[in-house]
Order: sequence, then structure tokens, then C-alpha cells
Amino acid sequence: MKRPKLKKASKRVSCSKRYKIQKKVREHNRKLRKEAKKKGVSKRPKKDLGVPSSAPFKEEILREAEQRRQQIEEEKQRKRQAKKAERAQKRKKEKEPASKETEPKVKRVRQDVDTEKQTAPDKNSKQYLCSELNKVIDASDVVIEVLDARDPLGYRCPQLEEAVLQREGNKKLLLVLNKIDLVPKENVERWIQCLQQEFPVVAFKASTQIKDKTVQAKKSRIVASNEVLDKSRGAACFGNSLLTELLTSLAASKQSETSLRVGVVGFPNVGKSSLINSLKGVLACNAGVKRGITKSMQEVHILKNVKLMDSPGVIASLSNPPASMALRSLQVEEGQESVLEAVRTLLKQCDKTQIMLQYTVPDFRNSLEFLSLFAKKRGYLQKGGIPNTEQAATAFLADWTGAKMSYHCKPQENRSLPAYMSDAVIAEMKSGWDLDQLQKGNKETLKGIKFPNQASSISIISKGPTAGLLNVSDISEDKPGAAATETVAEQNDENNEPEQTTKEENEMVEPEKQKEPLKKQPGRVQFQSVPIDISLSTDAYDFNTDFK
Ligand SMILES: Nc1nc2c(ncn2[C@@H]2O[C@H](COP(=O)(O)OP(=O)(O)OP(=O)(O)O)[C@@H](O)[C@H]2O)c(=O)[nH]1
Repeated sequence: MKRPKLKKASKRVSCSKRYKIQKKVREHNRKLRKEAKKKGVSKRPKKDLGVPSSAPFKEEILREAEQRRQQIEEEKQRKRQAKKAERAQKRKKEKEPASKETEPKVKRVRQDVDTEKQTAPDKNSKQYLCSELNKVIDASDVVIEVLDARDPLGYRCPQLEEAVLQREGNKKLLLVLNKIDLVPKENVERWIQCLQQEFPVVAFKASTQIKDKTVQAKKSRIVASNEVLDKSRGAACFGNSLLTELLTSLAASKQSETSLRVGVVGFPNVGKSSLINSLKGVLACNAGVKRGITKSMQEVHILKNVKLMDSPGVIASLSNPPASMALRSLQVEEGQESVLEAVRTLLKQCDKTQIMLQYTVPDFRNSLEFLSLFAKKRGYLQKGGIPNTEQAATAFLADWTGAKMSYHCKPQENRSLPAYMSDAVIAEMKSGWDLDQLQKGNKETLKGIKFPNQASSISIISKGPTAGLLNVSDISEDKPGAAATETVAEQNDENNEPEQTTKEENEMVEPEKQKEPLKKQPGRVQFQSVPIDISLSTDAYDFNTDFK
């Protein structure tokens, strides 16, 4: 309403108009909220709590998360590309006059895609892993066989060594004794002496805490003050400078324009990828507690003239003894052997007292009882507080193949040379290396490491070298040999031993007796009979007596 003596019009409006406006605003806000809810945007975005510092395997979890994020991103990118291509094709089709000739073309393209899909190799198949390993051996000038210092002989593969020696190109074979930080010092020294009778040996401790550049940058800000503390643990690497120097001088002596190609081979989880990462100083290859992470050949330039090649682990033959298979094969990961069975086999190898001291558990009668105690100790519990023995078994196995458990075995005295080794071969393998430098370098390496003492390390007896499959054709024909069947029979006998006489105990062992491979069946719940002892003690109620 205009007031006669004032310039400005009044802002006063009628109540009905005001209420109408207010109502409109309310409706508009409600609509906005509704839409946001539909899109999944809540008022307050949930805070990411992150991984607590006290969590075990924090590094692995972070790396996994990073990888998953990358995977999702890649998947999105792929979908976007596919949609783009589809749209482009649609547009093209619309433009082109619809003729009969175009139809068979589209069909042919579709057929090509289908056949490509069919011929794409299954990266998890043994054949693929084997062919990738062969590719690495073929492409190498030097082959580094990585051995786990806890059982160096057990991690040697005669078939692999023979293949390297027989292939064309005068390939050199170098042994790297990795994970020396998990073995008593005297033991490492004796093994170096023993192994260098055949091949040059480098003692090594890989860094187990190399991170992605992104994670590294984030963490360096936080951990800067703790660097000394960090170095004494897994982050430190020993033997890397010696190995780099040796490879550099060999590359220089080669006087070739191409770089020296070094294949890194060995059984799963010996630390091949960790070794490459340690030499490179960044996370170039995926490494982790899980066995069989590396599936394909991967090239990494560590220097201008030296190139390392990561390879999948050697496939262990079924003819090996079960103890070797439990530590060196991928049977558990492939679901061909239950993890409980693998643990049972390993426990049989060890002195019970040492296990009790190492894991701080009380006396146990069999592997299942041990796993129950271990699960309770680590807090691996199911609903109702039932110990999760499967999880405990997985953790136990990871300790033994991964970066934690200290165990050792003594070198065999007077071990005869394998058939493929001769004095001439030994001399050939040692030529070209600076052996004095090697010896001095190894001594230097051993000086820097904090070794476990004999008392805190479990002693086992090595089952000898592990047979591996190097030919793709051998894989389908591979069957359990005498060594494997003998030990299985031995185990069966032990199962029937009167030592485990109590009914209760026999029942506990029963699920483990199943020798049939356990195949994971997705989407199906497997029920196992649980022994319940309902027999009552002496004061059972007698229904024949009238107690009134
Ligand atoms: N304590 C200790 N642990 C190590 C050392 N080297 C490797 N590891 C650990 O051993 C485990 C296996 O290491 P990887 O480098 O993934 O082994 P890999 O041979 O590449 O394994 P695959 O990819 O399965 O063939 C990881 O948990 C590493 O942290 C070492 O020198 N000392």
C-alpha cells in the first residue's frame, strides 16, 4: 500500500499472503530434503574412523584399501569408456543407412569378442603361473633363487635349478637367503657356509614396511619422530647394497647395451616381491602375508642397467611330503586342503613344549585343542564365545609362511651334491662375481641385524628340497607320490594311536581325519556333526527306583 507522504511503500502484507509464502518455503525445503535423501546424502557425512594404530597388519589393511579404491576407480573408468563406445556405435549406426551387409559385421565383431573372452588365460590356473615363471627364466641373464632362511634346503627346488642350468644363454644362478631376521645368527652362518659350496649366497633381510608413495607421504608427517624406532623393526633392509653392487658390477662387466635382466624366483611367500621393493626403495610389486599374490611376470628397473623381474611362486608337486606342501604350496588358498589339516601337519613337526612357550598356551592333546587355546588367546571367537579354530589356523599358517614366526633347522652335514651339479658347474656359477666382496658384504649384513636367540626359536627338521613343476604338461599329470602317501599313512596310523584314547579326544580329532579335499561351495552352508557327550556321570537318575 502506498502511503501519501512517504517515498517507500510499506512492506506490510496481509496475513494470508504471508502464510502462503511461508508455506511455499516450507514445501520447497521439504522437497530439497527429500531429493537429498533419495540420492543418499545425509545431513552429516559419516566420519571415516580409519584403521587404529594398534590393529595388527595395519599396513596391509591400508594397502588393501588403497588397492580396492583403485580397483573401483578403474571399474568406473572402464564402464564409462564402454558407455562412450556404445554411444558412439549407436550414433554411427543411426547415421549409416540400414543395409543388410552391416548385420554380419556386427555379428562377427561379437563373435571375436566372445572368442577373445574364451581364450583369455585364467590367471589363477597353475598352467598360467607355470608359463609366467618359465617366461621369467627364459628372459633372465641372472636368476635369483630366493630361499626362506628358516628352512633354506626346503625352499630349494631342484627342478628349477636344473632348468636354469640347462637353458641357453649361460644363465647365472644366485641364492638369496631371505628373512634372516627370523633365524638365530649361528644358524644363518652355517647355512651360508653350506649353500655357498654350490652357489654364491647373499644374506638378506627385506623391508616389510615399504609403502605406496601416497601412504608414505601421509605417514612421513606423523612418524618422523619415530623413525629410529621404526628402523629397528620391519622397515630396515639389510643386504640390499651388497646385492645392488654385485648386480651393477656384473652388468658393467657384460658390456652390453641392453640392461642386465635378473629374474627373481622361488616358492610362494619367500619374499620375492619384498626383495624387489627393498632394492627399488618403493612399492613396485604387491607383497603381503597372503600366499600367491604375484600372478604374472613384472619388470622393475632398479638401475639404469639392471632390470629385475618378479615371478609367481614355483608350483609344488603333489609328490612332496605334506609338511612341505603345507608351507610351500597354494593348496590351502585353492581350497584343496583344509587349513586345519595344514596346521595339524605343521604341529606334528614341532616340539610341543616349544610351541607352548612360543604361543604361551597350556598343554594340549591335539591340534584342535591347540587351535582352541590359541583362538581364545588371540580373541578369535564366534557367536556365543566359541573359539574360531579356522581363523586361528589361518593366523598360525600366516605366521609360519609370513614375516613373524621364528623357526630354524640345521643344515645336513655331508650332503651329497645333486646330480645336476658338478665341479665345473660350481666353478661356472661362481665366476663373474666378486667373491671377496660377497663374503665381506654378508659379514657386514649379519652385524646389523637383531637375531632371535636359539631358545626363542622353534627347531624343526628339514624335509629336504621341494619338488616343483616347471613344465605345463606335468601339471595335469601330477599325482601324490610315495613321499606324500607314506606320510599320510603315517598320519593315519598316528590318528589311531592309543595315546589319544579318550573318547572325547577321538571325537575332537574326527573332523581332521577327513582326507578328502575340502572344496569351497559358494552360497552353501556346510554342516558338520558336532560331538556332544550326553552320557551322565555316576549320579544319573534311575527311573526304575522309586525315590519317594
Ligand atoms: N621378517 C621378514 N619378513 C619378510 C621378509 N621378506 C618378506 N617378508 C614377509 O614375507 C611375506 C611374503 O612376502 P612377499 O614379498 O609377498 O613374497 P612373494 O615371494 O613375493 O610371494 P608371492 O607373491 O606369493 O609369490 C610378507 O608378509 C613379507 O612382509 C624378511 O626379510 N623378513
